[in-house]
Amino acid sequence: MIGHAIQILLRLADKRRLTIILGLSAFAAITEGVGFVLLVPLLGAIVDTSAQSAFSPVQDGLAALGWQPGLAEILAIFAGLIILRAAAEYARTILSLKQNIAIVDGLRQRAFAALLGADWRTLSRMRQSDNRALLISEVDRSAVALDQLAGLVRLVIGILAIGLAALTISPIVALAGFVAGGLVFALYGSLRRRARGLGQAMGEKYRVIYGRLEENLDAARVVKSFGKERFAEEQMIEGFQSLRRVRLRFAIDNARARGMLQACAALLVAILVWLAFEVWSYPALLVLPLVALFARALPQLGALLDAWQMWSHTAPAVIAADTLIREAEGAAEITGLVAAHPPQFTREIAFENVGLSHREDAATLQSVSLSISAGEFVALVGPSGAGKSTLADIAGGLLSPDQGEVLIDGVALDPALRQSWRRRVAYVDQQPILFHGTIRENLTWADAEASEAALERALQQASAGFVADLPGGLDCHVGEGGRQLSGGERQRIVLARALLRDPALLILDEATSALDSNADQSVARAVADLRGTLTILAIGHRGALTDLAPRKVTLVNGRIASDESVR
Ligand SMILES: Nc1ncnc2c1ncn2[C@@H]1O[C@H](COP(=O)(O)OP(=O)(O)OP(=O)(O)O)[C@@H](O)[C@H]1O
Repeated sequence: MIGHAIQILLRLADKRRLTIILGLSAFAAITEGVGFVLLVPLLGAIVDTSAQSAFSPVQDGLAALGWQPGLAEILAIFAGLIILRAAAEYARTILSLKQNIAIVDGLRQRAFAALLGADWRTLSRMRQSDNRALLISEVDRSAVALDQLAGLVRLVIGILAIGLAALTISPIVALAGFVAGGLVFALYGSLRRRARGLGQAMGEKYRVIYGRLEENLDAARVVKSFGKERFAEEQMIEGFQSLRRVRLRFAIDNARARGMLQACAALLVAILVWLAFEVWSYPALLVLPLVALFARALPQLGALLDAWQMWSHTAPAVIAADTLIREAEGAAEITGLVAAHPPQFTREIAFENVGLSHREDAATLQSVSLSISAGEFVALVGPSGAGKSTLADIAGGLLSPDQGEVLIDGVALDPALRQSWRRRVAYVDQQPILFHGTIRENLTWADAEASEAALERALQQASAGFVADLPGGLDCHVGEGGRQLSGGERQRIVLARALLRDPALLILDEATSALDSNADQSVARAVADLRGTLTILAIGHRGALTDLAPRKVTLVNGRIASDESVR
């Protein structure tokens, strides 16, 4: 799983930038290692213990080169190394940050695009609060995972450079240090596995919390009117508590690991110093740089274990985000060329033996054959669950039938045509969805180029004259989701927005069922007045809208039960 997460991140990374980052990390680590190695000649230059230098390959190497640096030379090299290291660290930090931002933004954008690009059947089955949790918290956790992975690589390079420096000073002590470090790392295996499991659990907890948060906030009116505030609160508390338990368990594991490492480290340094002085009779000239190296390496090892644990904990988020993207991209509807021009629809839209099943065990629509002429106003009625909305989704090009076909002016609505056909269809459903902003912004969302006259005309066609009396008129803010307007007002603005697209087919799916009879009548009259200018398919059980339609098609159990012209 960890390898899979690394593959995903590598796929998203800019390879050139990544190579430069790794090069800079290696350069910074090497300069640090060289600095430590230089401690030996530095101490030699300070205390002049050349007689003891035979122990160290550093002194041997310098002697072989015939270079005996003085104190000033060594200090100048030290200062130069520190400056170079600082410059490399600076460049690496900036580049890493840019890389991280690009990967995380890319992940979020790709997930968002993949979701919106997925076919309607897949998208409508997904739980959108899960998708939101993934897009927000899991992608944020992926950013943490990426930071940890970058830190891991940097720390490994740093520790290797320190190890190399130790090898140069004293191979035997360095090897002993490597073996001890490897043992500590192996001891952490079970903690890392646990961290991974907790990371997965955390993603699931976040999804539950997001789901409950959204459901309860969206349904705030129902929650309050049912007096279920306390129940909702308890649900949330329970969700947060279970998330807290996971986080706490991870923090406890982390603290335990850190404590264990400190104890192991103290023991290790004590044993190595004792061995160096007492068993191998090393001079202080070598032991002091080695102690300095260990003092530097141990916190690095601690940070490495921390980063590894944190990476194991957050890597599942990378996989979860990638899985969502793959699932959505796998259901992408752009499989071939999208037709540049939508069908004209000057004669008729015909359904020929159309069948569709949402579930394997039951057919939603069966052998539906129906023809609607351009300019007709048809009501599609029938009991709940009869398949009316499904048929409307097929007519609007959102769903493709499992059997049969849809023809527009005799041309089959294939995948290439379906998407361009959608540009000629406008939907208005039971939930009038308005965006946070002004009425003008909501209308021009449908057509950014719409002139003032076009906006006025659409409002008038939708019987939305009330807009002129609102403070600011078209520039009146509608509030979140249009809450500052009544249901009927919202619905008329949504209708105006739909008309602004100049659709060939207007689908009204229970568009007035949430309105009182006055608002219902007013919207229905506005729609009836549109007769002849476009084709209207109005779905409903009852109400003025379906009553005004001159033709009524009744759907029962996914089949057409009757098709009658009323007048
Ligand atoms: N995305 C979906 N996944 C699974 N089943 C679905 C989906 N959409 C609809 N269905 C099922 O298909 C059947 C027909 O649903 P549809 O919404 O088309 O009926 P309807 O006639 O519009 O109902 P209503 O009048 O209650 O809105 C129902 O049994 C419904 O549960």
